[in-house]
Amino acid sequence: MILEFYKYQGTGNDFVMIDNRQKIIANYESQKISHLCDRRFGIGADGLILLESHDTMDFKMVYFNADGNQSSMCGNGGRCIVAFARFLGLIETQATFEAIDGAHSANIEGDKVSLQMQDVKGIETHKTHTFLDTGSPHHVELVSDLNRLDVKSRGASIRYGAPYNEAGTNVDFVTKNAADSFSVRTYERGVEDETYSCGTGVTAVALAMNYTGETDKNRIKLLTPGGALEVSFEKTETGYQDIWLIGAATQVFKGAIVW
Ligand SMILES: N[C@H](CCC[C@H](N)C(=O)O)C(=O)O
Repeated sequence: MILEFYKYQGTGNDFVMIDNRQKIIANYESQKISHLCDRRFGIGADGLILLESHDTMDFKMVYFNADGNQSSMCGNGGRCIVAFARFLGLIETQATFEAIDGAHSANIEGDKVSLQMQDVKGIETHKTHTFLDTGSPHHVELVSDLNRLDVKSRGASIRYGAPYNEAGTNVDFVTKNAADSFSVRTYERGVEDETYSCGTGVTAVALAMNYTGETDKNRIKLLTPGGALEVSFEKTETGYQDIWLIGAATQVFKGAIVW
């Protein structure tokens, strides 16, 4: 069967995007999905996203990491699927959709998408790092030599090491530029490599920097190898709410491939 797909990227985090409202992809075969994400034998992407119908919301998002397995929430993928939904004429400037971590609201103007993330509680502070879940788990660590860091090897040893082990975590390395600006490089679980940016990752960094007192701002710019993102939030007694991930999401090309 020939499968029509679109390629999207959100600050360099790239995805194969498929309109699956007719259930063309009926069962989610992880080996075939990881093949589509392979950068040599397939289309190449950090993940694959299916847009499916939903009874009460504009659509449903089903996300797979490049390893072909369904995973936790993808923030950049959430921004890209909103741009895709507008391209398909499903929405105009506002959207509500269901993802693996629940319902999300979003706004889109031009190529800029603002995605509301789930509230965050249960932030763990440790001597060397902060651990929190922003829809996906993140180990956030301040470093001094961000540009020279071997993110793949340092990230993998944290991701596979105790206490995360096989289930793992994403790993975000951070340096502070100013009270409202941090640079971030991320090792992504399920891609098992550095990605150019990670939406739940920069969200985790913004909240962790506020929670540990590195900043008292509640609107923060995050600079990643794939471009700049913004995160805004409101601190509560027990964590954070009204969390928004803001940045560009772009359609790169359309294609067709044997499925
Ligand atoms: N790799 C993540 C999911 C995708 C997160 C990332 N692409 C984002 O933009 O949030 C995980 O398995 O926890």
